Amino acid sequence: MRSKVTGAQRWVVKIGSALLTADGKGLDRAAMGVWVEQMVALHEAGVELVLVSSGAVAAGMSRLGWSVRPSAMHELQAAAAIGQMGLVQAWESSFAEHGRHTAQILLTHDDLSDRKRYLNARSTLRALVELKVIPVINENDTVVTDEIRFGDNDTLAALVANLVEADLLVILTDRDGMFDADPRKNPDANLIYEARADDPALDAVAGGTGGALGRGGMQTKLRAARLAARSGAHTIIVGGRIDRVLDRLKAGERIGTLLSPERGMLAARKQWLAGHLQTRGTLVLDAGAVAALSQGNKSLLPVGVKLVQGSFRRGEMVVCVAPDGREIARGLANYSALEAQKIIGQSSEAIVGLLGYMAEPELVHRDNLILV
Ligand SMILES: Nc1ncnc2c1ncn2[C@@H]1O[C@H](COP(=O)(O)OP(=O)(O)O)[C@@H](O)[C@H]1O
Ligand SMILES: N[C@@H](CCC(=O)OP(=O)(O)O)C(=O)O
Repeated sequence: MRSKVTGAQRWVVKIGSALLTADGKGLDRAAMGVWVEQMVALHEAGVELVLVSSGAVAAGMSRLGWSVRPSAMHELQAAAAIGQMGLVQAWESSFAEHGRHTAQILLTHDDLSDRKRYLNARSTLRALVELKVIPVINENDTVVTDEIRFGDNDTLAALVANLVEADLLVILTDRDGMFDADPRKNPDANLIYEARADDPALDAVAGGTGGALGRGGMQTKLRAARLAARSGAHTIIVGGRIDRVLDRLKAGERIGTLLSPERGMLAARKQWLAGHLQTRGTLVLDAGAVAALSQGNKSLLPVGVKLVQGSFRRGEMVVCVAPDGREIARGLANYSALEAQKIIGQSSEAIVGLLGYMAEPELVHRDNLILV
């Protein structure tokens, strides 16, 4: 019996391209109908639901008669725009058969890394959930560029789980769960039933990338579980084709891989910071600064920084590394890279003399810093 699953009140369910599109032959409406029936049953049992649905590119490819995923960005974006129509139509009509409405939400990484937009997205999602509508979320593929993309919907789903403070993230995929080796290459691989999301041994088993249609593979699912764990959510990676999969999870059956959060929950602001996946530069710290940051709850002062790499503006995310290159923390810089170069190694009192003004005495304030 998995009490953390049976007792979960708010679920984010993520369904990958590989599952939704019946191996490239268009949307698998029958399978979608079966998941919808189960999601409606969960809803009736009082579970709050948010759906993250991939499949726009794959559905668009099938509408266009393309059998090979294009590599050109504009073709992918065109396919996504075409496919997203079919995708939301299919979800809406399927939920409507049970008297439920859906709402489309398309997000980019930028939407969640900007604090204001993040808070807006959060209140809209909360309102939808309260209205008993099922939000159907996908990446806004038409407008994304490499810099502002999540890249895969596993990550998007995890950030949504943080956003709505879900108890459970269910990642439905084309395998029965996470195996101790890639089952495509190792037919004898065994399913991992339970693990801690932060277990470093999992990195080795989740090595491979996605299938022909999906993007992420197990690696992004593992990363998603770790991100979701930051807001205290459990993650289940499970086969979407398993008979009555969601009903059986709700009933506490031991199917799929359950990845549990281990550390305490991060405060909401720190979760938001942790969701910034794109960093713009690196600060190489001296040993004293490494020791200070590692104690926790300390700001990074310019005096403890030896080197500035990359080009970032004030307010952008930078990585803080030890002299040996080990990542210690990441946080939002109070100064641009050019300014930082002028003030590193100096005491904070010297900042006004060096720059002609002082924004903040810290290079990265502790409220904007998360330890890695
Ligand atoms: N350790 C592992 N356990 C299970 N699947 C794995 C593992 N390593 C790699 N994979 C591959 O990840 C694939 C699922 O990821 P992906 O194709 O991105 O699907 P989705 O569209 O559901 O996100 C599986 O088909 C599998 O071949
Ligand atoms: N936004 C893309 C999905 C990205 C992707 O491939 O995700 P996934 O299949 O979940 O690994 C789409 O709708 O096609």
